Amino acid sequence: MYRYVCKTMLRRLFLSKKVSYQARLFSGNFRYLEVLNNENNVAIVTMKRAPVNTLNSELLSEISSVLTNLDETKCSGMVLTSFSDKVFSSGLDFNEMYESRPATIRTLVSTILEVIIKLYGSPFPTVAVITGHAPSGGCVLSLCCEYRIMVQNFQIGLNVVKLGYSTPLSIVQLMVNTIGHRNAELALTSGRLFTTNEALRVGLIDEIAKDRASAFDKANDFLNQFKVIPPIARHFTKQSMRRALLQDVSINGKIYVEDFVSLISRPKVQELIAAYMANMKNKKKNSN
Ligand SMILES: CC/C=C\CC/C=C/CC(=O)SCCNC(=O)CCNC(=O)[C@H](O)C(C)(C)COP(=O)(O)OP(=O)(O)OC[C@H]1O[C@@H](n2cnc3c(N)ncnc32)[C@H](O)[C@@H]1OP(=O)(O)O
Repeated sequence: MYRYVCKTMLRRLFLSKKVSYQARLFSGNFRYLEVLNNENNVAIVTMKRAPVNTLNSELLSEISSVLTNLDETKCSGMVLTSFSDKVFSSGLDFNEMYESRPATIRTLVSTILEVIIKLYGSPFPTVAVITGHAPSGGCVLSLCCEYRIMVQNFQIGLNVVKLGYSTPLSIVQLMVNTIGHRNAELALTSGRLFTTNEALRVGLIDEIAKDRASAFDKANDFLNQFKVIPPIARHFTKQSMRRALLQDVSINGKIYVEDFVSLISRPKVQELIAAYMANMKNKKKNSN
């Protein structure tokens, strides 16, 4: 029954006339992810950690496993998206950063770094279909993809500075590679969240879609262009473009993780995280 509902929903939601569709459930069993392949061997990876796809270690390690599997099975493309029509991902889970043991924070941060390396360096083409807000870690996931399509009227960006910690170097570099040095500096030092329109203007996203279905049409168009490109040539070109960041993270990753763990553990940062979480709860209470 569950399979049937998934297939039917996907057929309705994702598929346009341009892609004939034959869903098959991915071999892995995941708690927070749904992975479906279409007949073009494109994997549609949907994050489904309700309510807002907060990135905890478990969701991140599921994404990491899927990426390994897609690499091994030579998929021809991947679309990363959210089950929600309001939030793509709300970023790293505060519950694993607030009053947590260093080991817990370390696991969280090293798992996101592992995902960054695999997603940013993946041999297959990747698209983020951003169906809602994408702050912080949510923005990072989309930045690791090659192409970003975002639905109207949401916000995206890296607001970590507002939480009292600096943006890790590898993440700064991701942003610089996408929107250029000047725009990245302005955005990161102010923790700016961009509306969908602003994000397009600055180059943080590549296209705007009016809804999920049209975002998927655009994703298919992006992926289809690679049908005539030899995959190996495409892969090596992508690697050349991305080598510097990937090398940096594989050499200095452990240092970045430890720096981030010690930043997060600072009493001042812990206070700010507590205040931020309380503020989210208050906003919710006042809006009800
Ligand atoms: C070396 C490399 C390392 C790291 C690189 C990347 C670093 C990333 C740092 C981060 O990602 S820190 C997380 C930053 N995230 C945010 O600032 C976003 C916070 N959330 C929001 O602004 C909103 O939730 C939203 C705009 C995404 C969605 O708003 P709305 O639809 O109104 O939902 P609620 O705010 O009511 O949230 C529902 C529920 O979820 C809880 N929640 C939301 N975000 C988080 C989170 N990041 N961690 C834990 N919990 C979160 C929120 O408190 C609500 O909980 P209830 O119990 O009240 O239902």
